Amino acid sequence: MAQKVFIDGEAGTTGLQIRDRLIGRKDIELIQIDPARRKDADARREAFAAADVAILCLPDAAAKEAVALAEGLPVRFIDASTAHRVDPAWVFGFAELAPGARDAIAGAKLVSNPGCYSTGAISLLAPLVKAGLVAPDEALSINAVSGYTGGGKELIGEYERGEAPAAFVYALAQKHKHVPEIMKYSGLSAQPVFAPSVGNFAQGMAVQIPLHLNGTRNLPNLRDALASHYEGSRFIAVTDAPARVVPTALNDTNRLEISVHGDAGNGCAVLVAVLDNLGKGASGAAVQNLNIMLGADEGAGL
Ligand SMILES: NC(=O)C1=CN([C@@H]2O[C@H](COP(=O)(O)OP(=O)(O)OC[C@H]3O[C@@H](n4cnc5c(N)ncnc54)[C@H](OP(=O)(O)O)[C@@H]3O)[C@@H](O)[C@H]2O)C=CC1
Ligand SMILES: CC(=O)N[C@@H](CCC(=O)OP(=O)(O)O)C(=O)O
Repeated sequence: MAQKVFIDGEAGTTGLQIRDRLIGRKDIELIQIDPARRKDADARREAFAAADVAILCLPDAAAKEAVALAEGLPVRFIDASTAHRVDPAWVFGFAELAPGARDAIAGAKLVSNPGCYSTGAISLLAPLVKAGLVAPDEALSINAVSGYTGGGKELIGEYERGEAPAAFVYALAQKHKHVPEIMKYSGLSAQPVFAPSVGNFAQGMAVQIPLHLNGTRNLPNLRDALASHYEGSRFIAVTDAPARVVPTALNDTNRLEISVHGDAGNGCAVLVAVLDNLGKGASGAAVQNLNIMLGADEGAGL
């Protein structure tokens, strides 16, 4: 029998992309509510009551409200917002993070989808902290460039109307919403300096972490630690270092590619993760988590 899935916030950027990935699947029946009633509490509670899994593609406050509305119902949640990512009652939906992560997602009632920048940063840092090549209290910095769809409907509107600049750097006050989850799931005790930016392209991103080489780490052992962590992974791979890293290279896929750049002679390196902010950074990851929760093929629809 088909599993019933309700996408709350279906008309938004993330919701629409999830819908596109699920539509036509025979093992899934999408529950929809009248668009005019999409913010109506009664209509949403009815949808939660009918669903096996609800995927929340909403602002944080509305995601919290959704969970409260469904209190007492057996529905399982995947939350694409930031609202529950460091909440210990929720399982962090990053199947490739560590052994056991996939099983935890499979058995969870509450799964929180990682943020897009976080997916890139954690994919680089968590294996290296675990391998002892990055110290938890190391002074790190993370730079990133994202397509403008990461900013949701509002930023998309600015770009589509031609009102936004070709590129901008932002969130330099060091309070970006992804920092707590990056620290928690990478295993960092010191806050990394984070400098994200947006360019005039719709989707895709590159997350970069500059590192100095030292007596413990060199280019081969950084690469080996990452390659061995992701060995056999369906969606994450370590590649050769391209001369130009193109943020849009993995658009419309659920893939993430890591490359290790640098020069042993001058002791400087840069780790890079490329992903689609709307793919592995949001909707693709949500569908991957849904597949794991339903016991379906993990790559179905991806
Ligand atoms: N864009 C991205 O790259 C990523 C986004 N996310 C997260 O996913 C969530 C959704 O983001 P995104 O899709 O970009 O946002 P959008 O602004 O594109 O879409 C949000 C949708 O939620 C609807 N909505 C708002 N409040 C309510 C409510 N109370 N009840 C029901 N529906 C409501 C909105 O309706 P209306 O149109 O009427 O406002 C809109 O359709 C956010 O938490 C975001 O942080 C996560 C990863 C990546
Ligand atoms: C370009 C842009 O504005 N990006 C967003 C993050 C997008 C995102 O994916 O954030 P969540 O996963 O937490 O929803 C920002 O910096 O706030």
